[in-house]
Amino acid sequence: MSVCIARKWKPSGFVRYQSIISDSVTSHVHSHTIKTPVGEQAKLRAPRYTRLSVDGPIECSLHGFQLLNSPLFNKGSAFTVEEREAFGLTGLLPPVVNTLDEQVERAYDQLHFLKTPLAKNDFCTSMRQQNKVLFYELVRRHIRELLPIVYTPTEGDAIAAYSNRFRKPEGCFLDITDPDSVDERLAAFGEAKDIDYIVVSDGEGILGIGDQGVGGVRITIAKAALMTLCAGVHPGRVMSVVLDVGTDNERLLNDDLYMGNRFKRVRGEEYDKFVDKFIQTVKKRFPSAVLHFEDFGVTTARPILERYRKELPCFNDDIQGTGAVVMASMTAALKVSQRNLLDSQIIIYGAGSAGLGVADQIVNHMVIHGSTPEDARARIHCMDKRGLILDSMHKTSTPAQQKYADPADEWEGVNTKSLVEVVRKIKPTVLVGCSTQASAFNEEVIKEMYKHNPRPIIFPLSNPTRLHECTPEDALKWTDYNAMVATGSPFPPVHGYVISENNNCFTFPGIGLGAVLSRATTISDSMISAAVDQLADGSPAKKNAKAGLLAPLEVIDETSAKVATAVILRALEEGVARVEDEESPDGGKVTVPRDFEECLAWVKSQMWKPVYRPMIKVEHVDSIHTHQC
Ligand SMILES: NC(=O)C1=CN([C@@H]2O[C@H](COP(=O)(O)OP(=O)(O)OC[C@H]3O[C@@H](n4cnc5c(N)ncnc54)[C@H](O)[C@@H]3O)[C@@H](O)[C@H]2O)C=CC1
Ligand SMILES: CC(=O)C(=O)O
Ligand SMILES: [Mg+2]
Repeated sequence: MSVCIARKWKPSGFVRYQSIISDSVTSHVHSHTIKTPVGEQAKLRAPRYTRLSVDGPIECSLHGFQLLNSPLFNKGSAFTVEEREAFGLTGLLPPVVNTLDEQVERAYDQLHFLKTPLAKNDFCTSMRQQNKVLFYELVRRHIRELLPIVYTPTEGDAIAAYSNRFRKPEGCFLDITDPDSVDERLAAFGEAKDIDYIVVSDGEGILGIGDQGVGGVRITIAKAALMTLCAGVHPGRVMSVVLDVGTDNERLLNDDLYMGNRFKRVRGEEYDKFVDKFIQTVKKRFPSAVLHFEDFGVTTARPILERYRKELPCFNDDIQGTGAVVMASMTAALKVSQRNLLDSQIIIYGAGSAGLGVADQIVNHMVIHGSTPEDARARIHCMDKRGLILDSMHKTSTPAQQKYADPADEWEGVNTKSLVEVVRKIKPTVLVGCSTQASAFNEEVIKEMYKHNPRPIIFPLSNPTRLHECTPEDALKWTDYNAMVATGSPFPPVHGYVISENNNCFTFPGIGLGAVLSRATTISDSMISAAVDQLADGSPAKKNAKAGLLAPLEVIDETSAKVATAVILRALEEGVARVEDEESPDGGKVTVPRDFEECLAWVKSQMWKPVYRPMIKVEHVDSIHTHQC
């Protein structure tokens, strides 16, 4: 690839390249066009469909310190000699020009001097704020070690300490006391063409550690970062938003340094109106963006999803993302144990957002495989802090819980508050924990389950690690190593058994990327089911029962690309994809390949990669991102 710099620039020698969907997508982040030598025209013009990212040079109008302080464009010591001259950097950098490899090696060495996970999290955060390419390449190369640092469990600790450790703001802060400013606040992040994906949280149900108020902004930043890391969505085209509606967390309310609204959570009509204001503004300002709901509270997560899922392409990660990953690993485990999904008996321990999302996904899947919804629901038994959900509890259960209520008259004389008693009666084949109750799956419970099932499927999903319902080691030990276990946070292998991380990071990036690339009008249940089948199909357990139920983290970008492909193909089949309807500026139409492998290649060609691209100096670029960085 030739490097083009300002001094050699000849306007007549360059062509304009535009995408068909948004005139900003081809230009990476910052301008309408990429100018490239005529000889490279063919390369940049093909393929002619929506692209989130392309190869080739990047235009940039930033100079000197401004450029070094812009994380999307900064290369630090990797700026070439020509770029240093063109961008006024010569005196601002030591003379040696490093490669990205050298920078990654240096950063990784520095990371090793840091003693605690939180200190490493700070280091990574700071790197993301300085140099996105270096951050994503560092984490990509060391993903098994660094994902727990930049995501759960360490990110949970960073969120809990948000106001005390605050250094630099990131994300968009929307304030319930000032609803009229929602558009103005979102406007700082660009216009219609600039944003593909938005993660939003109100901070009430963060990563198993509950209400974290305004600190919840960090989960939206972490999930948005995973969209780039795992699914190649351009880091300049994702957005993180927190809805600051107050907090019920007394520790925060009493902390002088707390940075959010210092009042109890606003609920009811005023809250609903504020959420609606946000959604309607997003629809107008970023009409092609996909919206990802994260870590809302148990009483709001589902109603918000149900209210808006027909209005715009959106999904709730805790409900649907978790449901999908659990269904995929359950499918893989059922294959290993040669059991039929429709014969399963399932206990969901913790019937909140995640637990009921898992239950709904299992029902969807059972129905697709020939069950009636009633039969499917009768195979799922949900417990919450009141014990087993019974139909006699209809006044105190949510409608979503009531769908799974067991008949009270069948449970007379049984202590339905006791998990072991419930296990004794149900004889479950699958036990899922989303309760935040550490050690709830104790020896008595697991051994009771094992008595009735030679290959029990046990998924302790609660985060962070200290809240897991059991450790994989115990579950395996108590079942003579016959249990099939996958967990919510990372665990090392146990006696050669790989423990897959049953985390929604295996599904939401692919679902999100698929929805973005297909320009879906909605994210249907069937698109989520397509994601489940694809993820299950990639399970290493199909060949080796010890190898883990999900594909390894090291290939999560490949996994997400395949999940996205399945989602896109299903969206096209269902007629909810807009990608083929839109015209390019030159009047052409996009045709997405219907063959899986060809579609996969199309998806991969659009995924952003952490590599340095040559930079071209221009006088002016027409984009908000230049200022945002
Ligand atoms: N592995 C993954 O991908 C995911 C894991 N999670 C984890 O799942 C857990 C729950 O998350 P959400 O569903 O969002 O929270 P939530 O607050 O919506 O639900 C928690 C549920 O646990 C129940 N519960 C509390 N104490 C209980 C007890 N003693 N016995 C039985 N049930 C009890 C509550 O009644 C509630 O129904 C968290 O630890 C979260 O980090 C959540 C989403 C994804
Ligand atoms: C993983 C995740 O989304 C959660 O624990 O809330
Ligand atoms: Mg979550």
